[in-house]
Amino acid sequence: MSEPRTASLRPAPPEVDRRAASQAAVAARRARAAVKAAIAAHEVSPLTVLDKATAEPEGVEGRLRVTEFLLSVPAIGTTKMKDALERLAISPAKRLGGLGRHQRLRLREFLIERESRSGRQKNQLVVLAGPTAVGKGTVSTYIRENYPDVLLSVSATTRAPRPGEVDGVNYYFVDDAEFDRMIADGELLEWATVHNASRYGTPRTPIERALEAGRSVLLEIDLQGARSVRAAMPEARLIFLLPPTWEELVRRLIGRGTESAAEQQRRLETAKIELAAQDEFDHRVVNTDVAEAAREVVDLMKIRTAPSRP
Ligand SMILES: Nc1ncnc2c1ncn2[C@@H]1O[C@H](COP(=O)(O)OP(=O)(O)OP(=O)(O)O)[C@@H](O)[C@H]1O
Ligand SMILES: Nc1nc2c(ncn2[C@@H]2O[C@H](COP(=O)(O)O)[C@@H](O)[C@H]2O)c(=O)[nH]1
Repeated sequence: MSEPRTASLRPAPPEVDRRAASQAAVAARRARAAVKAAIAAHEVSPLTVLDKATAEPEGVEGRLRVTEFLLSVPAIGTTKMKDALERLAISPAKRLGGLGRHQRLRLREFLIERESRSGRQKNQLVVLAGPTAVGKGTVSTYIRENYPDVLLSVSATTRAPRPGEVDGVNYYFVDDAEFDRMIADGELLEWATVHNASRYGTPRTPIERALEAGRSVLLEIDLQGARSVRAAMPEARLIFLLPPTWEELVRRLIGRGTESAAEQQRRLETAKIELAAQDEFDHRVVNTDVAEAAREVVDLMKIRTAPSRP
């Protein structure tokens, strides 16, 4: 008599488990080798890899040993790698995903310093996006006040000013007719209706002038705007600002107290969509501390290597 067909309910025999585990190990090794080859070929910035490792410690990038990671960076050989790890106080046994916060920041600084030393710095157009209330405005204001070399673009918007906001500093507050005119006259590099409410747009001329004059420019805009800038200027660098946790994001939005409960709800719905799109960005920065996040953003503006495109 034949066996009843319940084989799939039984535990797999050990040799099947072993085979599956060995196939998974081979696939993981190949994926890590591909990442290292991409770094070595300048196809991906080591910083992008470090960012991904931070976001997903158990992902391909997170599983890279810090030694193999550094050795894949062009012009770093065994001696430089060992010196660097000693200077950064990082054990060679560590994987990228297992670095402590301070170790990660030291490694980041090290990579940025190398990149900015490695050649001519290019004027950068950098987009800072992220969910509502993550602190984009706060971090951008900190950059404007502490890094005068960076031009912070001032957007036009049809929304009403909040208490304390100044026309021409925080936004150009315009009515619908004026916004329509700006679109019609091609004055905006990009524009979007945000949170299904008001329209926001980036004036084109100040950006073009600043880039021509050798300054870096920072745009603090929403996800739709970031996508439009990427389509119009593929060389732009896209940074996604993340909250330490979802709960903290909600706390910041409610704590800011500038929106009604209905508007807060609407913004949180958009925030979920925006968070799901973070992989489209070249870099991710977590805004735990404003000064630290601002420094990370400004540091990223100095990097020359073309970011990898997902
Ligand atoms: N690192 C931080 N720690 C604690 N609070 C912060 C931090 N960064 C920003 N905040 C606070 O979070 C609130 C939201 O910040 P902000 O208005 O800058 O966010 P935003 O991303 O520009 O929001 P939106 O997209 O809705 O305009 C503010 O009250 C701000 O003071
Ligand atoms: N696409 C664009 N989005 C912009 C621009 N300026 C700001 N923004 C984004 O709008 C929301 C809401 O801002 P708030 O000041 O009303 O809270 C936020 O995500 C901004 O980043 C722009 O020029 N283009």
